[in-house]
Amino acid sequence: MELAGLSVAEAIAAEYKPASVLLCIGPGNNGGDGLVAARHLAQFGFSPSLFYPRQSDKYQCLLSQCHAFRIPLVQDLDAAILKSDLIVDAIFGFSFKGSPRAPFDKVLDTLRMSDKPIVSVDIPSGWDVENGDSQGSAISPDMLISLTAPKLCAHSFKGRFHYLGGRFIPPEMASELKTPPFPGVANCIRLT
Ligand SMILES: NC(=O)C1=CN([C@@H]2O[C@H](COP(=O)(O)OP(=O)(O)OC[C@H]3O[C@@H](n4cnc5c(N)ncnc54)[C@H](O)[C@@H]3O)[C@@H](O)[C@H]2O)[C@@H](O)CC1
Repeated sequence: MELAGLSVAEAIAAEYKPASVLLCIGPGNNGGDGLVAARHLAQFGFSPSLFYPRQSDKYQCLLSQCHAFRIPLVQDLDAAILKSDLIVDAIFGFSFKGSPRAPFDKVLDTLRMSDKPIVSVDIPSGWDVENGDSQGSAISPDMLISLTAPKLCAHSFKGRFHYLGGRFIPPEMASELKTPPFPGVANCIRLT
């Protein structure tokens, strides 16, 4: 999770100027990646804030680290979006199934209506992991950061930047997944 979150922050810093960034955090490991990314973004000169409506005991340590970096938790999503230049969608990853349940149904509607660029971690939240946004009714991110390897839904991604992050799999697995080599000491690589 640490390396996944670091690669998310590195990819964002490669394409966007340091700015106010609102990280929307979900209940699982995708949210955990977002909490780690928030801390690294703060280190990289961004001003992160967290919207984290369903907090998990499992990630209290990551949340404490965010507190130590003075990263604020916000409650009012609409107001927070207005103050932000960029939104990170770390709500759902590959374990999302069905239609979004409350409170994330309204959260995703709000993100979809926003005109701020969205960066999705691993899977754009609300998309089917294989079929993507088949109804055309979900968010449309500007950047997708696939972790470990792009999932099938990445074929439907139409945003500007597609990155691969998560430089932690052994060489044999990387060769099976046909992932490109990471340059130098980078934790992410731009795919398109
Ligand atoms: N190899 C791996 O397993 C790695 C996983 N990583 C991250 O872990 C993510 C997967 O994490 P998880 O398996 O914890 O799952 P997710 O973070 O995708 O989501 C699981 C949570 O979403 C909830 N949920 C699912 N469908 C829902 C719905 N329709 N409405 C509302 N809530 C719903 C579940 O109850 C659960 O709390 C990946 O996408 C990636 O971001 C990375 O850290 C890298 C390595």
